[in-house]
Amino acid sequence: MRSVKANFLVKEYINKNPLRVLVRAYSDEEVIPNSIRGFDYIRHPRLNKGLAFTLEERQTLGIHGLLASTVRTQEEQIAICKYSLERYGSPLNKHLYLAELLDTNEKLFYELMSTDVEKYLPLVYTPTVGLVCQRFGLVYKRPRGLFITIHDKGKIHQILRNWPESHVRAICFTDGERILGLGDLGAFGMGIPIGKLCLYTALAGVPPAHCLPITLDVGTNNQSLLEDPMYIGVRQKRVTGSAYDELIEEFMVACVKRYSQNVLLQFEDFALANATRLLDRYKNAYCTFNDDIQGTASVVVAGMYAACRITKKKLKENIYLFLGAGSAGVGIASLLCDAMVEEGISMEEAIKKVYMVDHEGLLSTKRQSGIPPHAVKFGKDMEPTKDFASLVTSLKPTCLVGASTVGGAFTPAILQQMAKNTERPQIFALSNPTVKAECTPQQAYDNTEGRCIYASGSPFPPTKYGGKTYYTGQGNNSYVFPGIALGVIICHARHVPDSMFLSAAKTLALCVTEKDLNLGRIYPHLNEVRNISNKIAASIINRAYDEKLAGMYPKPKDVDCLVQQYLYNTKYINYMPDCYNYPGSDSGIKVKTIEEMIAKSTKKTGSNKGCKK
Ligand SMILES: NC(=O)C1=CN([C@@H]2O[C@H](COP(=O)(O)OP(=O)(O)OC[C@H]3O[C@@H](n4cnc5c(N)ncnc54)[C@H](OP(=O)(O)O)[C@@H]3O)[C@@H](O)[C@H]2O)C=CC1
Ligand SMILES: CC(=O)C(=O)O
Ligand SMILES: [Mg+2]
Repeated sequence: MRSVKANFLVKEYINKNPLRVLVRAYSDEEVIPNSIRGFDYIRHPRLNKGLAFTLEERQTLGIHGLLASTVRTQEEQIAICKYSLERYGSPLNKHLYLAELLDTNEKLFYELMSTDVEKYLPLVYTPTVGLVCQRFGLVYKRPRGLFITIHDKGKIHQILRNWPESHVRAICFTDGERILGLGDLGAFGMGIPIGKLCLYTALAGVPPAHCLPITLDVGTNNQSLLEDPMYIGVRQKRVTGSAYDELIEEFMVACVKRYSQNVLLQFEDFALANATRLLDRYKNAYCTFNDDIQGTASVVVAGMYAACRITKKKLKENIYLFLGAGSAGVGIASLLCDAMVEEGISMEEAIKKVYMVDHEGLLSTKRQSGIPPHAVKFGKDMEPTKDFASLVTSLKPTCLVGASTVGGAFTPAILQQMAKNTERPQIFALSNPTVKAECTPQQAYDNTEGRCIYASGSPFPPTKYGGKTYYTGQGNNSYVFPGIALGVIICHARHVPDSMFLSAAKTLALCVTEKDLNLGRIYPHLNEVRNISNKIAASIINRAYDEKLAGMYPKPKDVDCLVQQYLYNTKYINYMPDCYNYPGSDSGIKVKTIEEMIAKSTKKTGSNKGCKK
């Protein structure tokens, strides 16, 4: 317990130092407003430490008595969180537990995530986030981002001022029209920018205070949502045309006005009709990118580079057939062609190696429906066909890419044909969430005699084939967009050109080890993603300087060090200067290990049956 001398020193400190002096001493992202007092330290998720406030802190901050007397370490709290989380059965309930943790104790949430990214990522991201969006009316509790509606025209800057953080460096925004492969979810799409920005912090270390999720609510064409009493968005059909474009324009201008010209604006889950069009309009005028087009391209090309080490072929020695010629498909195909050009062939030759199929069939110059403008360059002078399986036979692709939203589209017959086309067929089943995957890893291995190289957009459990267990990787843009954003934010990049996405792809591919390849994955283990994001960020910063796009001069001598200095720290802030922290201010109950602590506690409180939600 605390000594008399310690008590005296704390009192003396408080007398000499008004609270506002005490609380100002933290890093930029952790500046605490002077208005914060007493109970606010517990109420504010950014400041709260739960039972980890020391006795001195409790007395100094005016929260003594508001907490039970025990003082816990963050490590102990993590163990309790893990234990509590395990008791929830369904992924949605686990998600709700985690969301509540984030709403009450931010550092504890991110520290928990960092202990096992592979385990917790599916709960805050795909596939669970798809379910969260579908049930967003039930899940929605407190503001975790801004809703800007079509009726807010002329007031967007004012609305941005209502967001309580003034140092926002990155905004992820959607209009909710193409949420994963689930279609138009309108304002329920808010789960996506929240989830994506959560990954900025969890996977790359961008401070949460620098991130702002936004939904542009322009209505929805999803009739069942319009009739759903739980729907929380504007109940009208989507606004399109000039009214829509004017909203986007005002939004882009307002973001820059509010948060500076270097604020990063990430387009997410826009429908095809708007995605490429808006990216083309804004990419050279703002610091912006479209994750579904460019981030996806980067991660898939990284996987293709890694696959080259297995096939012993170059990218240009493959034939690629895409099911889905939308944002993701055409984004991947375009970056892939850039990568093949780097291998020494012309763009014309590269494009010849890529065949694409959409709802209307092969992108053929002869088809009646024409080719959508964003995909014209991939049109082939061939007879039109809607028969995807016959193309797998006639074109003999060595790599199949699925970004179609059609679950199960890669049938056993198609996969068996791929096994005939080449020794090591590459199968990318990228559509999300899990039910939309074009095939499962089990189907892919079963129908290719275990010879395929497989990646999916959503995670799958390990797969057994022929006595071997495969740990397939996740071809998901989450491997790259957090690191790219980190680099862009740190060097104040003016734009985010395609070349940065190719740099990120190469950096990611280099992180794939021989062990990964042997286990059946062309991506690194997810628990490595924090380090990988740092490497990607460094590559982005270097490229920004090479291309004279960085907004911070002179170029730092040590880019890796610059990245490290920026990163969010998931460990608790020590609110007391070191000299006022005393040993022995804990509960006095000495427990050897965390597991022992939980075992003791459960023994006393009995079984936990019936506690599951
Ligand atoms: N793994 C990852 O990191 C990522 C995965 N994705 C996933 O990829 C999927 C597609 O996303 P995105 O490209 O943005 O969506 P888009 O809506 O832009 O494109 C979908 C494409 O699929 C085509 N398509 C739809 N149905 C069929 C069909 N029955 N047969 C053939 N083609 C069809 C569409 O054709 P048409 O236009 O003619 O209707 C369109 O070309 C989603 O499920 C998304 O979750 C997206 C981004 C990243
Ligand atoms: C992963 C992603 O961005 C998508 O499925 O839309
Ligand atoms: Mg997306």
